[in-house]
Amino acid sequence: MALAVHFGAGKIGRGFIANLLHQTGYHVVFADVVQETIDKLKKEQQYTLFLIDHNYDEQLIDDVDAYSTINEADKVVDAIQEAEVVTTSVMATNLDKVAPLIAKGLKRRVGSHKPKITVMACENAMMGTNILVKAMLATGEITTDELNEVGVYPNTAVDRVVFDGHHHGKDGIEIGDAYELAIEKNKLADTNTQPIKNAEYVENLEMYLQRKIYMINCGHAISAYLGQANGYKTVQEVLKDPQLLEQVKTAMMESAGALEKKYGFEHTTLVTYMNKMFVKRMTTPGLSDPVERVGREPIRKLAANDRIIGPALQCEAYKLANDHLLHGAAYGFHFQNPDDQQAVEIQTSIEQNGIKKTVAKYTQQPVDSRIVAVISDDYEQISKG
Ligand SMILES: NC(=O)C1=CN([C@@H]2O[C@H](COP(=O)(O)OP(=O)(O)OC[C@H]3O[C@@H](n4cnc5c(N)ncnc54)[C@H](O)[C@@H]3O)[C@@H](O)[C@H]2O)C=CC1
Ligand SMILES: O=P(O)(O)OC[C@H]1O[C@](O)(CO)[C@@H](O)[C@@H]1O
Repeated sequence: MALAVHFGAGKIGRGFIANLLHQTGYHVVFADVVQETIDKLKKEQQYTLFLIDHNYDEQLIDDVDAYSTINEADKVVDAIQEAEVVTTSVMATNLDKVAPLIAKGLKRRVGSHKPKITVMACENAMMGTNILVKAMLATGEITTDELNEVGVYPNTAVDRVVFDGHHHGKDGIEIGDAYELAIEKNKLADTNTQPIKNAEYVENLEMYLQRKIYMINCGHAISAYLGQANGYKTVQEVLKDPQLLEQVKTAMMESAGALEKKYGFEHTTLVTYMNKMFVKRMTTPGLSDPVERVGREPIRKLAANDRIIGPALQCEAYKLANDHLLHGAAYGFHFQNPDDQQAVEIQTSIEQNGIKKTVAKYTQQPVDSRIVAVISDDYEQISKG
């Protein structure tokens, strides 16, 4: 049976990517750092999904195995040597940590004349697989020529509602019906084949990736940042507040304006996309998603090409309004969570260097730029209450 190795047996790993790999017919081997997760998957060789849109009915995913990337690194490398597909869902910030093992596994294939392996980062990141490839090259383990000899590296866009859940006396992952896994078609070894079934193979991934990250993730992050400052605990509470919902939707439509200009999306298509894939999905009865989780890692989320500043810069380039995006960013600089290293780092930077230098540093914009001035002034206004 064909083999797939998936790094990150978390919510997206088990709830989405491995689920599709399993549907495609692969024996899925997870690689993760958490021993408890590994032990459970290894022992049971299966796991449970709960279908949110069908009264949390159970779905069993069998024929899986798991290895620890810490204690069983050799087994992970062996598996990559034999696999047809390697995927990751470990958070973009951890791609440099999984790169050495993936590079080792790929190196073993050099000269073997095996069919090319498909390697894909399935993360919330702009061109995540490119980030992984860069990280593999930085290890010095493998060269560009060797990478190209043994594999192909399509980028992806990943979207599905997934939560940890406990139903019918079991732990598992809750999943929504609606999903999007868009894969860069022109990077496949053979554009007539589909390494993962039930995914969408697209010519211009950037267009879909930006629509997803600059609208859905953008609205989600801004909901979290506005919500925390307004005393809400979950994104669902935030989206029930008509004033905040309007602010979030306006920010999303600012992003949409730039996407329409850049890629020619129809305005009505993007309005429907926002209402169906964001408002309706995120307010599904029963969902309760803490603002701390949704706003997690604000340094990543406030970076120049990510979900808030990315579209704000595109609006700037097209001379379109971006006030609500920048307002969301200002709230991002207020985001507090003592357990989130990145939130702590931003607050420390504000204390030590002031808001303007902090905004310039994390948005990667010149300190005298309009964007930095607007966010910083807005931040100060918010602080005054
Ligand atoms: N949760 C969601 O609704 C969505 C998440 N995403 C993206 O999917 C990715 C995964 O997110 P989640 O599944 O929510 O996170 P998660 O925290 O549930 O899962 C991440 C998994 O990666 C593992 N991991 C971390 N570092 C590792 C390493 N060095 N080696 C091996 N395993 C490692 C963790 O132990 C964990 O099991 C992220 O990039 C996220 O932005 C994308 C769309 C939706
Ligand atoms: O996973 P990230 O990039 O930290 O972003 C937070 C959230 O964004 C979404 O992918 C979609 O809005 C969530 O489901 C996800 O957990």
